[in-house]
Formats: sequence, structure tokens, C-alpha cells
Amino acid sequence: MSENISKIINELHIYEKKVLKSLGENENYSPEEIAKINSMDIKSVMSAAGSLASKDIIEVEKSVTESIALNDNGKKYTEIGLPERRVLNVLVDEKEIDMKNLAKSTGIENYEIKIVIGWLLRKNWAKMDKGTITITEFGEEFEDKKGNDEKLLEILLKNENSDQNSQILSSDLDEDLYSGLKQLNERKNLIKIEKETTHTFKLLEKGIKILKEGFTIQEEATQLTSEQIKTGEWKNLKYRPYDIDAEYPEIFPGKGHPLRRIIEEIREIFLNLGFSESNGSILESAFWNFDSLFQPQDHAAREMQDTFYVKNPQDCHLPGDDLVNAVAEAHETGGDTGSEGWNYKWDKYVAKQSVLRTHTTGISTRCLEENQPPLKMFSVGRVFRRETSTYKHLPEFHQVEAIVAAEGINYQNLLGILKGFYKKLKFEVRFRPAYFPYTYLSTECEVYLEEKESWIELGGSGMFRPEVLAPLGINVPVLAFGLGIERLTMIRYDISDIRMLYKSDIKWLRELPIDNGIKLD
Ligand SMILES: N[C@@H](Cc1ccccc1)C(=O)O
Repeated sequence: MSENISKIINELHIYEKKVLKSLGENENYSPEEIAKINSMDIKSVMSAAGSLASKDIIEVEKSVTESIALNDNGKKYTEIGLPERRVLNVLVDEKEIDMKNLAKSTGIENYEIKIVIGWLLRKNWAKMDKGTITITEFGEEFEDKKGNDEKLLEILLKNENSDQNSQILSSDLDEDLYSGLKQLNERKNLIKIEKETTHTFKLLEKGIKILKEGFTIQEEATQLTSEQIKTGEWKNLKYRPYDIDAEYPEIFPGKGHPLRRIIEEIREIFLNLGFSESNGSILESAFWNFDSLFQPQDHAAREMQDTFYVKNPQDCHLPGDDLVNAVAEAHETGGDTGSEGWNYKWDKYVAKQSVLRTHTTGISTRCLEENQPPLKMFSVGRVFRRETSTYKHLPEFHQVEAIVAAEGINYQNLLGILKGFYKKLKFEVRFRPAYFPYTYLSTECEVYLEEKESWIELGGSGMFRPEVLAPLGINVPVLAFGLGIERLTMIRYDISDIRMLYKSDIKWLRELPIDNGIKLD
């Protein structure tokens, strides 16, 4: 047994020992007193006591006391009498009062009328019939007798006015006064009740045994001083062990939205490859969005159900006549590109229409018009399509667009750049032949979605056609691509629904890892 006790003692925390020792000196010490004696804070005392209690060394008893006092309003009513008492006083003489005259004949305030009638009836001091209040026999008895509530009010007032203003506790009240308290409690704003929780500690058998066995309290060092190190005193100190199982608060450091983060990563990749960054505007003319890309004016993608047309401004300015005419010619006859064009009458009013850009490829043609090759340009931007939202579709998403325009650039370079780009992002993609009106050859990049057991498209690419380049005055090959960004984010963060990226799901955002374990090479 004793061995058992010394094992328990060995495992006691210094705070537990201090609390126990104080209780050994005086079992009636309150937690506050124990805290003071040992220069501990009350929290540490309570947690040490809790720990002692969990080991059946002491018992912690909790009791709640309610102290009752009058508030200002209560004081006033105790002095002038509760409103129903003031009415009863009149009723004792008058026997009955017309409701209409109630305030006037009894001196109560108008706002008190409802309260008065309620309590007169509840206390059975009066009856009400057709607008007349009549005193009851029971009420007559109360002419010289106080109700329990009134008795309590008087006691409270007396206590307040006396010199040794002691506390009146609900537990001190006899049955009558306690029922008075209950009544008063129902009327808001007469008394205030302050609840106080007190804890008392009691030594249990095990605690007594431990005290009998005795123990020493050696202060634990929490901080070393240079003095202690110099003198070698540190060797004799007792150190508080680290509790590596201690609970810790979860921390959610601030971080960028995953979409934002991937965009930054993509920008960094292209900037590192020596691409310059360009920007366009969300509101674009059909001319740049479609026509400059040799997209015929009856092309399905230009239909209202695919593209958001803008009402205000309904039209955009077209660029200079030379370019507009050259584009018109490319569409109508192919110009001198060796192509036949689309063989229809090109309409400049259709080209003027304002649209929300459906891709960022219009930035590339603008850029080719404004700059001389050689050129390496990229841009990141939002694009809009009239699509129904699904797990992989959004009507609004981001693309990264890029072109390389230089002598000798070819389709192999295009595939090489795409492969390199996705590799940097740690994606494995496959290429498929594709069709775009503005490129030849054309390729689509796809990635496999494990969960949906299907390939999803990440973006399109190709070599710009001569019908696109000639009107822009470009006579070197140009590789181009436009890749969706949301889908990359979706796969990287293992989200099965792309819409998640646009929800304010704080829990999900909070718990996302900061770098997702993926770093740039
Ligand atoms: N603009 C195409 C992608 C693309 C860009 C450049 C060349 C070829 C294709 C899209 O939005 O899907």
C-alpha cells in the first residue's frame, strides 16, 4: 500500500502538492486562500484540485449561492408600497372602483394599471366584473397583513438601510419568504439576484494517507538564469517536464485562396521563362474576340446561347480601316494567304458588338498587332461563357493564354512548352488533335480525373493560321494556347466539384494546407 502511495506522490505535480499541503494544514481553506498562501493563481489551484479529485485524493464540492438585494426600483416600491397594495388600501374603504377611475382614485400611474389588475387577481385580493373592481373577502384580510413578497421586500430594505449591510442569501429564507422571492422574481426590475459559485475541497482517505506519508515540494525551474549556469546551480534544479501531449489550439494561418495561389504560380512559371505579361479587358469587341481569330460570323460559338452579349455599351470601336478591311478580306476570300476564306459577306456591325470575352485569345491577336516579333507573351484573365454550372463547368473562369511568335517556331515547340508547363505544375497531361478556326495544327490538353473515371479538357492550343496572321502583318509562325485554370486547381486540391472554388466555405479554405506539398522546381 505504502509503495502504492509513494508512487502516487512521485507522480504529483508541484501544484497538486501545494494544494494538498495547504489542505493538510487546514482543510477549510478556500481555493482563494490556497491560491494566496502558495502565490498561485486561482486557475492553477482549480486545475490542480480537479486533477487531485480525478485521482480520488480530494473531493471538490461546488455550491451556488444566490444573494438577493433590492434594486432602485425595488427600493422605491418598498417605500411607497407595491401598486396593488396601494389600490387595496383604497378598496378597503371604497369596496369597489370603476376601472375607468382606477388611476385617478388610487394615485397609481397609467402604465401600472395592467400590472395592478394582474396582481390583484392573482393574489385574489379583488375581482373584476364588467369594468368594476371589487375587493374580495380574502383581500379584506390583507388590510393589516403583508404578503410574503412584501415581507421579503421589507427585510431587504431594512438590511440595506442597516449599518452592517450583510448579504441575504436565498438559502437563508424560510418557506414563506422563499415563495415571496419566487413572486418577486416574476416581476422584473424589483430585485437583483447575484449568483456566486464557491468550491470547497475535502480530503479523501487517499489524500490523508498521502499527507501522513509526507512529501517535499521542490520548486521547479521554468527559466534558467545565466547566474545558475555560471555557478553550476542548474545541475541541482528540478525541471518541469515538457508535456508533449498537452492540448494546443488549432491555428489557421492566413493564406491566399487556392485559385489565387495557382495563378501566382503560373505567372511565375511564364515570367521565369522570359514571357512578358499582357492584359486585356473583360468587355471585348466581337472583332477581337472572334473576327480577328478568323472565326466566321455564323460560327456556333458566337450564338447568344454561348456568348454573353453586352447591352451597354452595345457596340465597341473597331480598329483602323486597314486592319478591319484585311480581316474582312480574310473572312470573305482568304486574301492573299492562299486560302479561300469562309466565302460570305463579312459584316462590320456584327464585329462591333460588345461581348464578355469568351477566351483570352483576343489578347494575343491584339498583342500581335501592336508588337513586332520575336515575341513571347502571356496573360491571365477571366472569361465568360453561357454554360450551365456543373462539377466541371463554370460560366466564368480563368485562362492563361500565351503566344510565341518568332522565325522558326513550330508545332513541336508548342508541345514542348505545354509539356514543360504542366510538368512544372506536376500534372500529367495527354494531347489530342483538336479543331479551332484559328489554328492549324490544333491540339487539346486533357488530364485524367480518377474520381469521375474520365478525361477532362484543360485547354486548347495550336499554330495560328495564316488567315489570322496576315491581316495582323505577322509573317513568322506563332504558337498559341489558352488553358483553363480552375480545373487545374480542382485537381490539385482534390476537389470533385469545381464550384467549390467560388463558395465561401470557410472550413474548407481554413483547412487547406498552405503549400499543398507542391513546390516549384
Ligand atoms: N481559345 C481556346 C484555346 C486556344 C487558344 C489558342 C489557340 C488554340 C486554342 C479556348 O478557349 O478553348
